[in-house]
Amino acid sequence: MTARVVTLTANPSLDRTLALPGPLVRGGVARLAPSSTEPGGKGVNVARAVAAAGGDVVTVLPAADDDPIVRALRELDLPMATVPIATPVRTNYTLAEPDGTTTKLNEPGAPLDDEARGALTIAMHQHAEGARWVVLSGSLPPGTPLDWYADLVRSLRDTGAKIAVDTSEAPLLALLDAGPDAAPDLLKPNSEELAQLSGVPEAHLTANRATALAAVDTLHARGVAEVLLTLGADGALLSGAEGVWAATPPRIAVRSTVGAGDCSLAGHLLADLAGGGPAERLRSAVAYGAASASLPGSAVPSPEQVAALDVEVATVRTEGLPSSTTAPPVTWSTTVPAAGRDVH
Ligand SMILES: O=P(O)(O)OC[C@@]1(O)O[C@H](CO)[C@@H](O)[C@@H]1O
Repeated sequence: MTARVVTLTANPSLDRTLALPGPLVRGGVARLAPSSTEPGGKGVNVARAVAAAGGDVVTVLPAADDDPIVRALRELDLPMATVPIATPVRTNYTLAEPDGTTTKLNEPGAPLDDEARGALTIAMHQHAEGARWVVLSGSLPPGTPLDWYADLVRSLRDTGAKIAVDTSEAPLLALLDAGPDAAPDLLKPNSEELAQLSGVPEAHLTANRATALAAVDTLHARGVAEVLLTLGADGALLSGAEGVWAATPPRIAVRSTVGAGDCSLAGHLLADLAGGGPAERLRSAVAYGAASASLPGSAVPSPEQVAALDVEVATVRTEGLPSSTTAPPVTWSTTVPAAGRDVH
């Protein structure tokens, strides 16, 4: 087995960041500073962060050879495997306000037909053979069956690679409903996604750690081995067979939270590739996420920018996972939620 990471971005994007001169005024006219465009989509961002740290990575995506995203990825020298499609890759917009508030406007994306989906599945199998990690990230494009991620998790098991998933809404619910044989080794929800999965309001999850951990335990009960719950300005939790750890992020000036969750996932994988235990994986995840949030647009941090940040990690518990019958009930909190969360 090599230390390779293979990412799939079924719905890639060109991320266009529009830097607003002040707070967004609905119905007004904003005079923008010059805008920037970067190749994006969650799996592409994970791959860019792994590559920036010198990791062995391949990113798999649907895009025509002359699509601007392919040209941009070539310029970055990012190893990639593309499946040609007729429709151009979507453009997603970020409205970036000077105080770091980001508003995302995501297009639906280029439809993926059965043939393209089949070709992506084959490409994933080819590259995942012998790899350490496979990452399935982001939304599914129009025309994709919602249970495709579940199918991929089941079939990619044969490659021997560990499987991480970061998605939201219907594809996330379909994955967790597909049964324990489709459960990934690592799931990276944020508080909004954990709320979608657990039915517990997001404000309760961010306000009370016991509530968040009870909701995380319901994911373990459905077969997910390790959960990296990112909570934006409130840090992150890592929960798995060895126990639960909580991290407090460093103080940073937030410039853009776009891609911070992807960089957190990359930080976890990089620490795992280096042989790090759970506390170190969480520390690296939070440092990568914070470093990314301190950069504009969906820029990924260098290892030096990450190393400059201090992250506190505390052990919450060291016993193993609860079984489906012993998962604790969700407890409700009336505490006011803490501000800040990571945005996709
Ligand atoms: O529409 P999706 O697939 O859910 O998310 C896509 C996206 O918002 O995610 C990345 C940030 O995490 C961006 O590069 C990209 O624009």
